[in-house]
Amino acid sequence: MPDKRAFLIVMDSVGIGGAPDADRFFNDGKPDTGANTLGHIAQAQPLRMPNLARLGLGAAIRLASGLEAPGLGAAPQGLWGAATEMSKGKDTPSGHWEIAGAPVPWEWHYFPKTIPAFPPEVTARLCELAGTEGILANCHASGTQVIEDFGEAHIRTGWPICYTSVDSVLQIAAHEKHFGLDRLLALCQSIAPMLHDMRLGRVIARPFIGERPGEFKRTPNRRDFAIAPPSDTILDIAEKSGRLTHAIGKIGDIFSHRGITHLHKGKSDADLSDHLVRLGHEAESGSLTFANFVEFDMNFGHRRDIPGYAAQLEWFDRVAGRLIDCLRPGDLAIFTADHGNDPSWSGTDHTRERVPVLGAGLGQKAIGQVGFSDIGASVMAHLDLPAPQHGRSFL
Ligand SMILES: O=P(O)(O)O[C@H]1O[C@H](CO)[C@@H](O)[C@H]1O
Ligand SMILES: [Mn+2]
Ligand SMILES: [Mn+2]
Repeated sequence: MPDKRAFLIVMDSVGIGGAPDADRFFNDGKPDTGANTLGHIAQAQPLRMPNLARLGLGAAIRLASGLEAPGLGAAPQGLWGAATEMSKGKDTPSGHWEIAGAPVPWEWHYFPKTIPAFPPEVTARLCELAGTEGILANCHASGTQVIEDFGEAHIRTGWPICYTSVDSVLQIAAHEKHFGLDRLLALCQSIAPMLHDMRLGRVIARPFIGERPGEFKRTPNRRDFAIAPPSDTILDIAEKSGRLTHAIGKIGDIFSHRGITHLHKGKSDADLSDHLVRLGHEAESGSLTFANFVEFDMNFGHRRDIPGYAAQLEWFDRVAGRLIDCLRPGDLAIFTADHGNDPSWSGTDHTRERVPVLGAGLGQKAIGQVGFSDIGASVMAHLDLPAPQHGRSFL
């Protein structure tokens, strides 16, 4: 068993612009050409991110998109580059799977931006499983707005609030007490196979609390029921080779709980950061730790909140510093992202972007432009494990 360990950390939605196919992805009918999550936040307010800047964050942004990011321009001392996605989707599963060596070979199913958004057979099955006469919303919506608009009707009728977005998702919002959390999770789990058969990426449970508009609030008990990855990922390969794998946060849900020895969950990214730093101290030789930090995306990107996103980035940079401090000789930590979610952009959806690839532990190295799958291939090479079907190591 090699001594070295690997940590792969996905900063959900922290894109750096420059995707060559951004013109084929849209927000509110406008192409994503020019979207740049980190670049535009840094231009709105200079960011203090000394740890990731030292690895090469500013240089990675410049490489990906040509944009100068105030405050992030330190001379790179780590491994640095930018990665481009090939999967035809700008959502979480596509991004994570491709990073893990399994790009998406199929076209995702999307629901149209019509009312109703869902076909009658899906609505009928939802009603049958929920035991209700109907569903609420049945449209494209932002999750915080949809509970404001339909929360009262939901409490009155007991009908689940069902909505979608430009992503391949069906989301169900329901009240934790009036509808019941377990009942919501069971509903999502039961409807998921029908939707996965249609190549829909995820069914997402969105529990909330509160008694009236202005008070409704989503809780941390969100659960994603995702379609299984199309081929073996780095988690599958590591586990089949007898290695221990640690999944932090949403990684379990995203990979359909495949290839995961230990799952570490929390109510917030602050909880997840404690898991990450603890594993920095404790993770076993030869193990793989794979983490997702979702709050950038969920709380600030979709909400188009630039100051909130900036504060989250600065907080996360301190977490990165704490992890880097506990790396042992030979360890590798890679910080990357799964897609963009530019808070300065139109709409409320993800943006098609390149992502940063920043590595700590192996000294200074410019890797240039790589593919998402090259990240997984490199992690496997570092751990002396077989390469996934896709990707080439940049180590
Ligand atoms: O507006 P909320 O409910 O946060 O939804 C967002 O969350 C989904 C999953 O990331 C995306 O598809 C987007 O629609
Ligand atoms: Mn994501
Ligand atoms: Mn999202």
